[in-house]
Amino acid sequence: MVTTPVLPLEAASPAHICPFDQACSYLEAAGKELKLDQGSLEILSHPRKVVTVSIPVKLDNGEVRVLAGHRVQHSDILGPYKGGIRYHPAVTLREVSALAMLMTWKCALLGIPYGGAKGGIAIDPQLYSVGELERITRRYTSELIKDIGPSVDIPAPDMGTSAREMAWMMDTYSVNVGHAVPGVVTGKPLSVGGSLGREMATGRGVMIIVREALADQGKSLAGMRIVIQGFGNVGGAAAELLYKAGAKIIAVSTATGGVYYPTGLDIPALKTYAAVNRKSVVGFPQAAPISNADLLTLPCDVLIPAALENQITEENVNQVQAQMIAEAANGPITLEANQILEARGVTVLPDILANAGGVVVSYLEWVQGLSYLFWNEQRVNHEMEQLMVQAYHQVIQQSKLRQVNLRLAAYTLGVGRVAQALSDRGLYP
Ligand SMILES: NC(=O)C1=CN([C@@H]2O[C@H](COP(=O)(O)OP(=O)(O)OC[C@H]3O[C@@H](n4cnc5c(N)ncnc54)[C@H](O)[C@@H]3O)[C@@H](O)[C@H]2O)C=CC1
Ligand SMILES: O=C(O)CCC(=O)C(=O)O
Repeated sequence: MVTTPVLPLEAASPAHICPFDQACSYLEAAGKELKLDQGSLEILSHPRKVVTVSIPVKLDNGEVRVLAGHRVQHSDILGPYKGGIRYHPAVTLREVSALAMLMTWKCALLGIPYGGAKGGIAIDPQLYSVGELERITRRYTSELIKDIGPSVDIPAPDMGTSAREMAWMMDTYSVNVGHAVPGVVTGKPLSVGGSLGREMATGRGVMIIVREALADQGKSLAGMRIVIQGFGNVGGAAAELLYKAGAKIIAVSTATGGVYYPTGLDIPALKTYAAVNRKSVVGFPQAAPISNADLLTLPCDVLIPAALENQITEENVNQVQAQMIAEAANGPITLEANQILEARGVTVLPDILANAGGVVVSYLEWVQGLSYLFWNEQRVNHEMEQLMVQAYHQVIQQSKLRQVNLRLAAYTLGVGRVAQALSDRGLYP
């Protein structure tokens, strides 16, 4: 049993499923399976550093607001801290801490030399002007200046942020240190050292993992009925690539609601529609409207939650009809729901595997930048695919070897590698 982390974490409300407690439960289960010693488990259950900064921002109307910005650095046992920056109203320190821990296991599972971190600000970016977002991002970066860096902690996009915010972070960091430092962030625009293939990378990784899992069941993507919650960087790219591979994307949603078309949506047309409708798919011609709740329980072959945590819970899991779920989002299925799905024989492709394509191409971007040598898209995609397919087969093998579900298999691989490094480095006090 790990102790309660010594962190300034807000108390979780009883009605709220705490993502950090869930992350610790998965770690504990992996620790038990690996027979990890108490000391290692204790160290790995605590983030190494938690930073919260005040971000004063003058809004366009003259009002001054002070926002809280977090960066949680869970572990740098395997290398520099790595993980995205989230702008979303539901961001809390507990959530960021959980996501930072997931990054540690994800990087270890994929065999890339990084630790884990995550950052976030509790804002709805849709409610701020571009100028306000730029001021917020620049001040947040300035406040974190001593905590980030190309060999210390390398942020990247997550929900609510994109290449645009990464360019602002890179510029602010560079101005503060007095010279250009492209390697301080990944997911940058190509103009400042970004990598070809990064924008589509997380969605491409999801497509690859679903394709491999279907192939193991003697199926192919062609004709599969797929439902996707979230149509942003990850959900949008996954939809596009799965559509190109011949799958039928029968329903898609964003925060404002979804659309359903049982014979398969025209994804290129839907992307164009969302681009001119404030990123919403609501009102797309011909398709029927559907709520986010109903979308999750549609009959389909593959369900891809690509938005928020805790979407499939004890409340709705028994209505979920998909036989395969690929966690494109981080933590979309609760622990209890996961157990019920496992008992029902549903294939759950866990987040730290299914959505790792993004951080893999972030790593490839960082490597290209550090070596001042840039690759074509084909090479980036090929390198990423190799790492994803290798990790998939390792997880399947581990699952068979230990007779555990795919999540526990992925966790035992990730946690096991970090614990081994911890032991080899001799970090015990
Ligand atoms: N961007 C990346 O490279 C990576 C992202 N992820 C994870 O993927 C998930 C999505 O991230 P992105 O696509 O980058 O974010 P995004 O901000 O580009 O898109 C998020 C999408 O989810 C929708 N959404 C928000 N709240 C919703 C709700 N309550 N119900 C339904 N849809 C809702 C939004 O409308 C939008 O379509 C997150 O869990 C993130 O941590 C994981 C790995 C890498
Ligand atoms: O690309 C990265 O460095 C991190 C992506 C991320 O935040 C994630 O995988 O959840």
